[in-house]
Amino acid sequence: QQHKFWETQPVGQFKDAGDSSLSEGPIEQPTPLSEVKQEPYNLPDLYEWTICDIGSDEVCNEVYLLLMNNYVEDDDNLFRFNYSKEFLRWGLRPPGYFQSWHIGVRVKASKKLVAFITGIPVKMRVCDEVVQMAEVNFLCVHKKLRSKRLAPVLIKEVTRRIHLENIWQAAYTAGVLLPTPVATCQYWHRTLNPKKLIDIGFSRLGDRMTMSRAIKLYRLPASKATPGLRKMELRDVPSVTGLLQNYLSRFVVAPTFEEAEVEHWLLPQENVVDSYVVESPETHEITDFFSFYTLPSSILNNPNYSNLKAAYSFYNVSTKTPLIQLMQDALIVAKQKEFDVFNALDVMDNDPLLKDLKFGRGDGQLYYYLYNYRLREAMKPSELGLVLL
Ligand SMILES: COc1cccc(CC(=N)NC(=O)c2cccnc2OC2CCNCC2)c1
Repeated sequence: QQHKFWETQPVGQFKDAGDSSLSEGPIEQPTPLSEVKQEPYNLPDLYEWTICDIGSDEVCNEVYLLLMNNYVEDDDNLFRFNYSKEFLRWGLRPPGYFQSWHIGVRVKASKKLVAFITGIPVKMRVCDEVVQMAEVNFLCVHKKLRSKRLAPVLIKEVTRRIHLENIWQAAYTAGVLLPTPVATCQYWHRTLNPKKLIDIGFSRLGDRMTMSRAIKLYRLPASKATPGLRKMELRDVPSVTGLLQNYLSRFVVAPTFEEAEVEHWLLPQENVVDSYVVESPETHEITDFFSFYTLPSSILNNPNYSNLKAAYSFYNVSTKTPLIQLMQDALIVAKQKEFDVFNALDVMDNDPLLKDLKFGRGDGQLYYYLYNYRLREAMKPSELGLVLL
């Protein structure tokens, strides 16, 4: 009963674990577009499908409020992701996006938005082949409609609309174990504002740690260490694209970024994404960059604070500056911008840095999944070159 739905889907099944006779690659072959179900899946009577135009301030606000009140919480239900409207417009409208993949469910009578799921297109390299995929995200059902089995219908409907665009694979993440992870990643947090994190219960003071000791422990230099470090600009897109393509080619699974995607995903946008490049003072070439996105969380039931300002490590490439120095500068920038915490997954080359930069292990895992694509064995996080929003 536990994975009733996922046992019906073309994903690695737990019962297949270790069966090396199964080939790597697509699990099901594409079906002719004429055979893809042409009409939407049935919803329970009171509800109707809607396409969410994230470009409309009114609709974007409805999506914002649905997620703010009903999206993912941490395991202790202390925090809930609070994606901003400008973040949603950024995250859901990359080059080549399909508005029909921004799917909502409304109550027919009241038109209230009560569920949501999205897809965006991505060219993913898996092993040595580039596969056109979708990244599925923001699956959200209103708290009052849980256990009505709406999530499987939302997943089938976004899958159907992705199939209609002749795309047969997808990538997604979850904090819960489903059949079957292609990577199991650990998340880590670097305290920037110890007093607030302790007050809100995000962090705990260690046994022999006083508040003043904690403040001292997490203190960062006032200024950045790397000469030539500056905000990324449009003129840097070609160099950053070259650095990123080279770097990501090292991983088993990673997105391919053309210049148009680098421009969309990495050009700084206030309160959405920050990117810094290192321009060599001598040669003026771009040798390194780091980036992080802004994803606040609502603090549930705290008398003094309502919002946790969190930065999430995105893509970082170092070719001249030591990665640890580059990431320390990222922490300094985040602190200067008054972030409370800097989060990172142990993907790519992050793991060796985390302890030295005083990250603490988070209390959960983030599982990565592929839809309709089997990997013979799961990746180590260090083999994964993909960060989802
Ligand atoms: C601090 O506020 C939270 C509010 C809701 C959930 C969590 C715990 C959690 N589930 N964290 C992550 O999934 C996470 C931790 C580190 C880096 N990226 C992450 O998730 C990203 C990527 C997947 N989609 C959500 C954002 C924390």
